[in-house]
Amino acid sequence: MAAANGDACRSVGGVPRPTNPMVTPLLTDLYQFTMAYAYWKAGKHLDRAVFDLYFRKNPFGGEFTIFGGLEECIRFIANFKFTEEEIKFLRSVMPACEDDFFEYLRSIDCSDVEVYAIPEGYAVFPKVPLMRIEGPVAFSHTSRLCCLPQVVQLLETPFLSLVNYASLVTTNAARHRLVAGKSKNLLEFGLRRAQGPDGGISASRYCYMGGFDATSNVAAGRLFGIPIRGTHSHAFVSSFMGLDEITDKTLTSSDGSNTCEDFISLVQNWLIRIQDSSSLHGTFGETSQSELAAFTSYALAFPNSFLALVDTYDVMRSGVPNFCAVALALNDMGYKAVGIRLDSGDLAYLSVEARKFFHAVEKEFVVVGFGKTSITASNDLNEETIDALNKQGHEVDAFGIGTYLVTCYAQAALGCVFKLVEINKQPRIKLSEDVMKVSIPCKKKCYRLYGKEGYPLVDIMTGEDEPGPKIGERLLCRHPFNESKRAYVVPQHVEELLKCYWPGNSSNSREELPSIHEIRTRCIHHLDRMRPDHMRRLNPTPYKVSVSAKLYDFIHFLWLNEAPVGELQ
Ligand SMILES: Nc1ncnc2c1ncn2[C@@H]1O[C@H](COP(=O)(O)OP(=O)(O)OP(=O)(O)O)[C@@H](O)[C@H]1O
Ligand SMILES: O=P(O)(O)OC[C@H]1O[C@H](OP(=O)(O)OP(=O)(O)O)[C@H](O)[C@@H]1O
Ligand SMILES: O=C(O)c1cccnc1
Ligand SMILES: [Mg+2]
Repeated sequence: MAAANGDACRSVGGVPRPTNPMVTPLLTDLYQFTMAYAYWKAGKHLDRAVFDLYFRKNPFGGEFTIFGGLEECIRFIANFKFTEEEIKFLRSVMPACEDDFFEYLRSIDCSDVEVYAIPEGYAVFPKVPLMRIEGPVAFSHTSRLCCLPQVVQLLETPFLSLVNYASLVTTNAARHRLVAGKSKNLLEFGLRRAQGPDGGISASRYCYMGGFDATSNVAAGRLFGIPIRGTHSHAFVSSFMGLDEITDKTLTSSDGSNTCEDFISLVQNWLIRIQDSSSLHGTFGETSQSELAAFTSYALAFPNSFLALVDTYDVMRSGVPNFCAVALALNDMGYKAVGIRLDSGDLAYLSVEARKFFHAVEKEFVVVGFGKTSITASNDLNEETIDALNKQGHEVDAFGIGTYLVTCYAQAALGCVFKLVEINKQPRIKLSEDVMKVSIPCKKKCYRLYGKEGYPLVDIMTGEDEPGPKIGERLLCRHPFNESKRAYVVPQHVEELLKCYWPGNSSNSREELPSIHEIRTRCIHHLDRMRPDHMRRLNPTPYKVSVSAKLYDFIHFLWLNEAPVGELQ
């Protein structure tokens, strides 16, 4: 992704700095540094630590998640280096720590770290690592200054912070896309309601990734190259008192061939014609002249993209007829009005009534295409309201969505975690009373297996050294924790999910970071490719996540090994 501030933010290796300058090695929890110090004091020169970043439950009561935030993680590690000011500050925070520890911190970067990840924009599922982060090989050069596994530990909080909201809001956007349908225009209007400026910028970026068409957020448009769109507000409409406030009434036709000296009169004439027309007669009386003035002046300013907010006074008795008068006057001058925005009331009913009005105007005045004038709806929209509108029948072409989308009102957070799965080549497991919270040990490989109909059937995790699944070869897929749940799968296509995004010192080649537009296309493609019952809103079928028979046996062997045996008295 090319950030608009371009070369200034490029670092060594060509990976730009994190988009948000607040994302530095200090953007973490204090305990990461205290643990780092304790590791360092203990002189734990361990070979290698492997962490998995994954979530346990899909958000919004759904059965899928879209992975977002990877590029920012890669930008973070590519530029991971403490500045002198940061070291100085850490010294003041941890005055009891030895000087050599800060020397060590000063020396570290992520050149020895390896990151494997599922590509951004993919549909992802619980327990399957979105990222596998492998710590540096130890026993390097000088004893205490060598790279220690705590470098990887230091990535926990920033990675989770970069992935959790990104994936949550991308998923939310994707869910809004699914319920709205492919043909609708989806506009993200959330900046004013988002969790602060950085929440707003991230929301605009990841909503676009999740399938929105545009944002009203100008800064996000500049930073990420997202299309920017907008209408106008009620304040603009109510700021006008009457038509006499408009001083420059001239409008030149779209082809430049003639100039209308009094566009206001043209609009007024059209309003009278609409009022008198046989099909529309009696549907409205006097319209608001201040609203008419607002619409007319907006049209004079933007004759090529005139869109009017029609609910300031009364949608059907004022807003829509006023809009049509201005749109027809524009039509005389060779311009095509874009449409209206509804921001209150019964959006299904009003959109249907407005559409009828547009069709009547098309028929009455023979203006081809007028019936198709675009209708945008906004006002506290979310998945449920859009679903309700669909069920009732509506004529909305575009949805402007803010609060519920960007704040992820239906679910506050995605619970991604960062868990140690192997250290010093020793697989580690985290046990819990709650089976959901038991981690899957070992450095793993992950595959998506596709069935005959082209749908993904199951994700399977295997040990790193196991041979991968093969096309046409029957394979036992086991639920990681439930003994009775297992199935044979004969994959028609096998996709290895974890790809190398940061090779560290290994000889693997690094995956390119695709543009935001490519990720968006990938996301839409993924939503299309999933079996519909996994994606439906009501009682979706869980997608199967499994482990190989060998990994299953190993998990349970380790579990028994690690869990203390109780004693009954
Ligand atoms: N046909 C419909 N079916 C279901 N929900 C709808 C329908 N039309 C509108 N809504 C939703 O109903 C809610 C209406 O909210 P509310 O009554 O607070 O707004 P309003 O009075 O129409 O407008 P304002 O924002 O000016 O107060 C919004 O969340 C809106 O998205
Ligand atoms: O409703 P949302 O999904 O958050 O979409 C954004 C809202 O922001 C604007 O309203 P405004 O800030 O003028 O406030 P109001 O409509 O709530 O009064 C706009 O008219 C939408 O109603
Ligand atoms: O352009 C709009 O219509 C808009 C932008 C932000 C919030 N509400 C509406
Ligand atoms: Mg509103």
